[in-house]
Amino acid sequence: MTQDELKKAAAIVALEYVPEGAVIGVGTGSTVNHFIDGLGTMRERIAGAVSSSEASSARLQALGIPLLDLNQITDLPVYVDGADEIDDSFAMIKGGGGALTREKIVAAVATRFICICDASKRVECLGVFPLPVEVLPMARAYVERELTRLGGRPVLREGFVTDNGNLILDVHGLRIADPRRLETDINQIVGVVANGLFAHRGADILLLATPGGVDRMVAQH
Ligand SMILES: O=C[C@H](O)[C@H](O)[C@H](O)COP(=O)(O)O
Repeated sequence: MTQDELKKAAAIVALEYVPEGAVIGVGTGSTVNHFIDGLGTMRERIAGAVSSSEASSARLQALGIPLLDLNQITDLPVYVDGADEIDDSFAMIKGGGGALTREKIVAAVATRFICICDASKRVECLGVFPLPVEVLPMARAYVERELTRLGGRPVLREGFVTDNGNLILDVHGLRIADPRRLETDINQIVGVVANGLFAHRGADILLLATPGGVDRMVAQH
């Protein structure tokens, strides 16, 4: 199976977790695109979606799925999203597509975070994938210095602007022994909008696609 076929397999299983009549939180990326396509086939059975990016919004709209404003939502039972890395505690690195801030907001509101990915995303220790950090443009150089002080090597994502009009620094060389601590420490840097560590709000359910099938795992927190 190709990696894309594995992503699709995980996404199809996630459709089983979509409650009838509910608003669904939708993430961003190539894995979630398969999930959105699946949602399109059952659009009459959901109330609509809250999206984490302009790209996902466009795909949802093209399939006729109503887009709802997160500020109007009090009950978001499920958020489905991919990950760039996920560890045994279901802490993740996300933001390879630059959508981390809106993803974090929608995930914070949701009752259950369902992570869909192929087995290559499962790691023992987070940090081989460079950690994306969304930064206000005027704070870029200061935040770069502060991230270097934390032991990383920040690299500006050239030519990329987030949906919120900000920049992304991809931080290389971090071996993340304590994801919660690092998530908090980076959030303390003035000018950081959000960082791609999802440790305080990790996944609740992991649907991990392997060539042998999709493993369903529930977090122990
Ligand atoms: O900003 C992008 C998101 O965090 C994605 O969920 C993540 O990068 C995984 O993307 P993909 O499903 O394309 O591997």
